[in-house]
Amino acid sequence: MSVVDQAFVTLATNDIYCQGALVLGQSLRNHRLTRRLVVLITPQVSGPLRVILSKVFHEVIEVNLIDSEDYVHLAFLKRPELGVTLTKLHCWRLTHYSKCVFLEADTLVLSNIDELFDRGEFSAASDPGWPDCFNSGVFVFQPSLETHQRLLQHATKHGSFDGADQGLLNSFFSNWSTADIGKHLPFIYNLTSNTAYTYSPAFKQFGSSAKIVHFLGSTKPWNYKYNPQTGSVSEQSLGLGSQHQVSFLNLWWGTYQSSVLPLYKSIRTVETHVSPGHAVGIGGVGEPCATSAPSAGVPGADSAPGADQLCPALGPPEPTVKVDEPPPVPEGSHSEDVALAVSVSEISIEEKVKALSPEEERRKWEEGHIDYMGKDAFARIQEKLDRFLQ
Ligand SMILES: O=c1ccn([C@@H]2O[C@H](COP(=O)(O)OP(=O)(O)O[C@H]3O[C@H](CO)[C@@H](O)[C@H](O)[C@H]3O)[C@@H](O)[C@H]2O)c(=O)[nH]1
Repeated sequence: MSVVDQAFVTLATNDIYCQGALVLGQSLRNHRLTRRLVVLITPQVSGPLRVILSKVFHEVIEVNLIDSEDYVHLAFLKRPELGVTLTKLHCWRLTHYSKCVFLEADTLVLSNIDELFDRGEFSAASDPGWPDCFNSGVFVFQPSLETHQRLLQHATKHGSFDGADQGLLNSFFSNWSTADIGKHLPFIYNLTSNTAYTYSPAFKQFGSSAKIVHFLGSTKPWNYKYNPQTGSVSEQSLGLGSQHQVSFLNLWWGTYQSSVLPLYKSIRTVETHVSPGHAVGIGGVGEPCATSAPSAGVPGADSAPGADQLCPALGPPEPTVKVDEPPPVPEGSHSEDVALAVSVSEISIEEKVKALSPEEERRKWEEGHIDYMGKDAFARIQEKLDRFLQ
C-alpha cells in the first residue's frame, strides 16, 4: 500500500553527498518502500547527478543553500564545513506532505521503517555524544510554513550553539529531552556506526536489531575504497576509521555497487542513444533548464529537471572513462565534482578539488567567504606576512 501524502526526505548540497543520498534512497527502496522519496538539492549539484537522483527519488527539489557561516561555533564542532546543514530547514516547506521522516545522506536503512510515521513531531534519537540532545540525522516532522518561519526567526535571533542544524533544532525543540518519551526514537533508528562500540556489550546484545545506521563524523563511506571481488572496503583505506564499522561500510558499498552504479550505466546508455547535440551528459554537459516548473506545494522551490527535462547539450560529452581493466560493473565516469573510478578490483569515489584563480580567490574574500579554518587561517596569513617582510 502506498501512502502518497507522506515522504522520506534527505538533503545533498553537492555531488559527493548525492552519492550518499542515492545509496540511502536505494536502501529505502530495497525494504518495501510505501512512502514518497524526496531529495532537496542546491544549485551546486550538477546536471548528471540530478538525472540520476530523479531515477531514485520521486521528487528532486532545488532549494537555496543556507549557510550559518558561524565559523567560531563550527570550530568547536571541528567541522567547519557543516554550516550548510541549515539548508535542511527547507524540509518544513514540503507542505504537500502531512508528515515526513528526514534522513541525512550519510544514513543507510537496513529494514522497513514505516512505523516511524506513527510518531509525531518532533521525534528523534539521542545524540551519542550528549544524550540530552537529539541527533538531527533522523527525525520525524510535520511540514508547516509557520514552523519554517519560526525556525528561521530563531536562527536569526539566537544562532546555533554548534553553528549547524543540530544546535539550532535542539534549542528550538528545547523540551524534547523531558516532555514526551514517545518522541524519543530508540537508538536502533539512528545507530551511529563509529560510536556504538563505546558500549560494546550493548552493541553485541542489540546491534542486530539496528534499522538505520548513521555514518556520523568526518569520514564517510564514500571516503573508503571498495573491492567488488571480496565485497569489502579495502584494508588500506580502513586506516581512516574503526575496524568495528566494517560490516556497515561493506553494506553501504554493496548497495552502491548493486543499486547505484547501474544507474550511471543507464545514463551512459541514454547518452549513446540520443541524437548528437541532445546528449544527457555524464561529463557535465546536460545543464538544467532555466524554466523548470515550480514544485507543487513548495513555495519558491523549483523541481530539478529529470532526464527528460534537460536542456539540449552544448556539445559532445567529454571522454570520461577512467578504467584500469575491463570492468564487471559500469565504467568509470564523472560529474563536475566527482570522479568515479571503477576497475575489477577497486571502486572509489573521489572529490575533485577545484583550484581557484587569484581573481576568484579575491572575489570570495570580498564577498566575505573567508576560509578561517584553512588557507585563510590567521597562522597562514602570518606566515605569508613573515615571508613578505623578510
Ligand atoms: O557539504 C555538505 C554537508 C552536509 N550535507 C547534508 O547534511 C547532512 C549532515 O552533514 P554530515 O557531514 O553528515 O554531518 P554528521 O557527520 O552526521 O554530523 C553531525 O552534525 C551535523 C550538524 O549539526 C548534524 O546535521 C548531524 O545530524 C550530526 O550527526 C549530510 O548527511 C547531508 O545530508 C550536505 O548535503 N552537504
